[in-house]
Amino acid sequence: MPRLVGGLLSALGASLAALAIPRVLQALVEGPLAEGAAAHDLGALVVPVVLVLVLGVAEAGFVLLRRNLVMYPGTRIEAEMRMALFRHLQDLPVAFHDRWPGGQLLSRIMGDLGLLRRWLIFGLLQLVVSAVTIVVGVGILLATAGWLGLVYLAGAVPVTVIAFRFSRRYRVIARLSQDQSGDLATTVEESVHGIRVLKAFGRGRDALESFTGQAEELRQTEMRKAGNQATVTTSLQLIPEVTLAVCLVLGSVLAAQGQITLGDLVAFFLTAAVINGPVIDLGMTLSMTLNARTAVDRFCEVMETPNPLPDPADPVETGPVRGHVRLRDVSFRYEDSAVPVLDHVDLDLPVGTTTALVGLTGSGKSTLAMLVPRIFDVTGGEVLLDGHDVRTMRRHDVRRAVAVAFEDPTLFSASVRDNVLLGVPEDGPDAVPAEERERRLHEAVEVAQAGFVADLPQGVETRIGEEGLSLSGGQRQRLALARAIAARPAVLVLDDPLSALDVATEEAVTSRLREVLDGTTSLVIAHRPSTVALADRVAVLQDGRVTAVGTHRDLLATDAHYRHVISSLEQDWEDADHPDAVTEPDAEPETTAPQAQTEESER
Ligand SMILES: Nc1ncnc2c1ncn2[C@@H]1O[C@H](COP(=O)(O)OP(=O)(O)OP(=O)(O)O)[C@@H](O)[C@H]1O
Repeated sequence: MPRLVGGLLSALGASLAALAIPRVLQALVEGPLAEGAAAHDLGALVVPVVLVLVLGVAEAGFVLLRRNLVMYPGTRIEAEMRMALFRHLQDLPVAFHDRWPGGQLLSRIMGDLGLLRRWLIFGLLQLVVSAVTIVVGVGILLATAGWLGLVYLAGAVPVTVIAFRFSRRYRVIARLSQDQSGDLATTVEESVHGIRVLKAFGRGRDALESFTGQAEELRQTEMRKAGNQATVTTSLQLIPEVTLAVCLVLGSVLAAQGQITLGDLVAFFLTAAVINGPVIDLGMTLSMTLNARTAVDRFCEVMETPNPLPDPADPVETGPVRGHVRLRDVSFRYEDSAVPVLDHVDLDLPVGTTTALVGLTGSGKSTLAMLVPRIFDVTGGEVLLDGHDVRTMRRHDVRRAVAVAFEDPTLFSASVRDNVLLGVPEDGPDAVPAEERERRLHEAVEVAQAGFVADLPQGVETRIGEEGLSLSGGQRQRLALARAIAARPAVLVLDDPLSALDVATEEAVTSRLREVLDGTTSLVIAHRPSTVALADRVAVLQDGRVTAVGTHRDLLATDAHYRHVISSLEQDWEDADHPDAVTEPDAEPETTAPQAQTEESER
């Protein structure tokens, strides 16, 4: 802030120095120049000439100082706003990101904040300097030659009207242009993200055409922007120059009549020339200001979006979480949907058990799974973790206790190590020592059967490309699973994270998981019979409710809907040409009974 104020003062200093020069010249014309010329006394010119030189150097010095002073706060404000926006985006729930296109957020965080920085560094000071130069300058004009000053001032009327109209029009176009930039960024992001699909379906040309259409729209808007700016700049250039010409005629007449001295006339025109600069630049200054204002509006739209999943004011301190999950009378409806996906669901996941969640496609399995780590909040009932409603706990505590691996794994463009250890803090109050991190990394890779990382060029240090696209689907899934394992959660939610693995690897992963995650409560969404057969117990989701919970064998014997779901899973699996599918799911899982496990882990 002091630097910004310093910058403003330097800018004012520069404009006052510029305005002082005509006054010295006036004194020069009226004094030493007139008298000295007569007396051939060149020595009398020294003081005013040196003064003009000093003022000129001071003006340049102030301009330089202004630039240096505002550069730091300008870039700092931009960086801080960018960080605040990113922090807020991280904090906002998934529902927000489902609604907002990525490109719109990208254009806000990059393009808009860049516009704001440029305004802070140039536009803001330009605005202040222009205002001060114009007000002080016009005051000097009025004091120097009253009537002439008023004539010059009359030019302010059309200037104000033009500037006002321009602002109204330009504001709309600036908003349109910034929104269109966001849409364009979204298209680029989607096309790059979906490049494989576009290529596979030969839709590259269509994507290009759609992109070209949008780019053309943006170009048209930019043309309109530039056109408006050119019109206003021309008008703003014309008005003060016409006014100056009128003043020149009037001033010459007044000087001829002896109503005004030559020195006054020189000072008047030199001052008017100083004022003309900011008036002519007004169009550019205004457009820069309006672009920045639109950028701030777009920034605030995101920043002012409240987080509907806030941390409680007085969160419960749970201590180490054991992992008993209970859904009590849970209902859930998506914001933009009329019907609830989950309708009075009751489900108990005792500590240390593995429960497979089974249901027809679209029955709400993934939705239910996302309620446990509070990715969404229930719209009715409650999700309890060790008896505490998750809404009464800090989100950070819930998510430290519950790890999730999704079917569609998201990896980051970082090393295998960083991806796997994402949920293992390196610093902060929960920091895990380096040795332990290393141990977890190797264990997680081994359990997830991700031994392929050893064959990567730099092993676990290999940087995997953007979103891990340099890996196969099954390799990505195994790394995402390793990540969930390395976090050592009390509750592990697996949203069909092994779907891309062959049955043998899935079995190997699952049996190692059991050993390593002894005592961990697992909820596994199952899309194939082999996954179901590996769980302790199965919960059946039907019409938004959990209609049955039991062992695979019991449910096969007693529950008609379960038999229907299992046979459709088998059918899908066979249709997908998986010859090694488990078609006879009658093997009893090689696990202890859920009750026994619960007792074991609770002791
Ligand atoms: N973000 C969302 N906004 C609105 N509706 C959604 C959203 N996500 C899912 N749904 C709807 O909720 C219902 C349940 O979806 P969900 O993904 O939970 O089902 P699922 O049982 O996991 O399905 P599948 O087995 O096919 O993965 C579906 O009708 C789906 O259209």
